[in-house]
Amino acid sequence: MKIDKLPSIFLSALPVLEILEQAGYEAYFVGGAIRDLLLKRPIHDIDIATSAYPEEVKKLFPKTIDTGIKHGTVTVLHHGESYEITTFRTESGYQDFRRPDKVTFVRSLAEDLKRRDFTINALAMNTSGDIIDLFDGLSDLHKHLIKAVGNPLERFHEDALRMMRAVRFMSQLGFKLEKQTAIALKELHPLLAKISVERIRDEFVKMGLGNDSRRAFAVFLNTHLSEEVPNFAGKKNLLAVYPNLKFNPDLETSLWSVIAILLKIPNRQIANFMRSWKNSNLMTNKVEKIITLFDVISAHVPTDFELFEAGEETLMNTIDIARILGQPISSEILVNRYRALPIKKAADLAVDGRFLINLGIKPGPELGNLLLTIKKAVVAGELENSPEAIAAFLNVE
Ligand SMILES: Nc1ccn([C@@H]2O[C@H](COP(=O)(O)OP(=O)(O)OP(=O)(O)O)[C@@H](O)[C@H]2O)c(=O)n1
Ligand SMILES: [Mg+2]
Repeated sequence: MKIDKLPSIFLSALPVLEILEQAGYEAYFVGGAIRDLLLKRPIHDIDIATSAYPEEVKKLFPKTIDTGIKHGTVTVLHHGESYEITTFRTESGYQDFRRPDKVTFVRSLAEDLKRRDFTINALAMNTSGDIIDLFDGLSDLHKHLIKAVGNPLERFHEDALRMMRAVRFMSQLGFKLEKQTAIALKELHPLLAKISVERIRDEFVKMGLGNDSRRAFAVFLNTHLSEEVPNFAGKKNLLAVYPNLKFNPDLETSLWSVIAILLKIPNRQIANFMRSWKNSNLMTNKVEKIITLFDVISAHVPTDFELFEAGEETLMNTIDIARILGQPISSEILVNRYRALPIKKAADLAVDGRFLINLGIKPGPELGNLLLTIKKAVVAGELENSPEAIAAFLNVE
């Protein structure tokens, strides 16, 4: 198979491959970029594989960065773009199921491709646009199959994260899992426990935000991969709701909020849960606020002040998770009520602590209480949001 019209992202990288070829080496586009090109999906980065050793690559290009030199990866800067160039390699001895103990550079593309994870990721393309397909990746692309290259047990032993990648690609691409690959996942799921939480989380989020995440999640559960990730062990019955959600989440905040709700994590435990997945403080705070508002909305009609305290982003996110969970809420009414509030966030208040101090009020808890009273009165529309009106209000108090 030959690609006649290469997209511009490949055309700008062509000179890099040509420089390698002119020096007598082989060079190919490899990995996800070829898969996404053939699937007509957006291409985000281009990986190049070459027979040249890292030191040889560095001699050919004036500007390079040693990104992963031990593993054979050099980043080349060319005409303002950067490209990762990796020497053909095989990896032997994966004692810890994560990173190879030893990378052996090889001079043959075939040796390199046969240690890649899935057939659809083991395609290469040369400078003429010819697709090199040594493992029937093209046929699996047509059949919508995620199938390990060669023996799936070996591929997953080499890098257990590949098991998460399998369900992640199912979700992103809407593909099915090939039978032997699925059997290997079921058998080797305990190996996932060896992988760092950060790497698992990144794949989990990609799975959760993929177009087909509910179907991929069902496979994540029934292959028992879910037993190996933070706080999911023994919770299959709760998580089994996920495949039946009304919609797939498309915001990361919604994904985590929905998961925390399905797991029935008490509010005060949300931060621990989020930290166990090594989520950022920002993400943790957002999810805590969403779940707080969700609980409020599920219990009663929120007051204006509760809407004000939640803020616009939290309100929109909460409406989003109610939609995903299929929980009927009067979102339009809530949004209209929020939009009608005299002030939308604390920073909109016309006065601050300093203003009160200047009026002779002593710093301390009293001052905090007074500010809260002012805020409540302004949000309720009982007090105009201006320094003059607030000063007058304080004199009356
Ligand atoms: N655990 C892994 C990770 C990557 N690869 C190989 O390295 C390529 C590039 O890896 P990466 O960029 O992580 O994944 P992509 O397949 O490119 O997917 P994405 O679109 O997420 O970048 C993959 O296509 C695959 O050939 C692999 O064999 N095993
Ligand atoms: Mg990639």
